Amino acid sequence: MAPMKLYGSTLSWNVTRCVAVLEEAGAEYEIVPLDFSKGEHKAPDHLARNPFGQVPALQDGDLFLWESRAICKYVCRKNKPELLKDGDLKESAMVDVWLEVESNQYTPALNPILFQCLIRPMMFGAPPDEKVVEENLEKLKKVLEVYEARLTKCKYLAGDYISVADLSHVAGTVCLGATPHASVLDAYPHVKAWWTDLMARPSSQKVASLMKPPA
Ligand SMILES: N[C@@H](CCC(=O)N[C@@H](CSO)C(=O)NCC(=O)O)C(=O)O
Repeated sequence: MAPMKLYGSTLSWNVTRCVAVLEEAGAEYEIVPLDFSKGEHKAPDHLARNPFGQVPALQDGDLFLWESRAICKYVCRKNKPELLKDGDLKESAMVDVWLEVESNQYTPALNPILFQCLIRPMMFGAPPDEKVVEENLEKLKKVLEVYEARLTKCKYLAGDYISVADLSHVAGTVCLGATPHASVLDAYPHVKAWWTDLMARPSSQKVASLMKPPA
């Protein structure tokens, strides 16, 4: 079977969210970059992969998927189902809860910080809007308080086992580390320990190596 193709730039943490899982699952894949400046993500051939004209998209044979978390779950089901805990009703439900928490609580607070601190300076040569950064740091801290309470009870978010829910945090949190606000985690010791554990994994190291801004 030909390797899966992940379409998108590794500067995108939605794309590298999938890389963390592809690597952890030991999947055969290749990354196919798209040039946004040429509008390749809006070209007909990419719209056929992702009708919203966004990245990532994944091609596996004649199957085309989009939405990073759906891609992550597909890769887990295909290559490493234990990352979903589908065999256990309660455990798989907790994996689903914390994947949704990442998507609907953690990342919505983190994204504006990353946009202001990384994208605006790099893509637009503009300084961060510190008001937006501060507002979202406060939102992120509220989310991290819940994470700290959870990770005081168990080693990983869904339980005492790593899952796609943990891995879905890697790309964005790697990017947080590249902003002046990486220390926000320091006030949450169990979150910090969880993140240190995640970052020690070869899959996370691969994400970090791919996301290093061009010298
Ligand atoms: N919910 C989706 C978000 C994809 C997305 O916003 N992709 C961005 C690049 S990454 O920030 C994108 O493709 N932007 C171009 C556009 O929206 O036109 C997912 O998780 O895959």
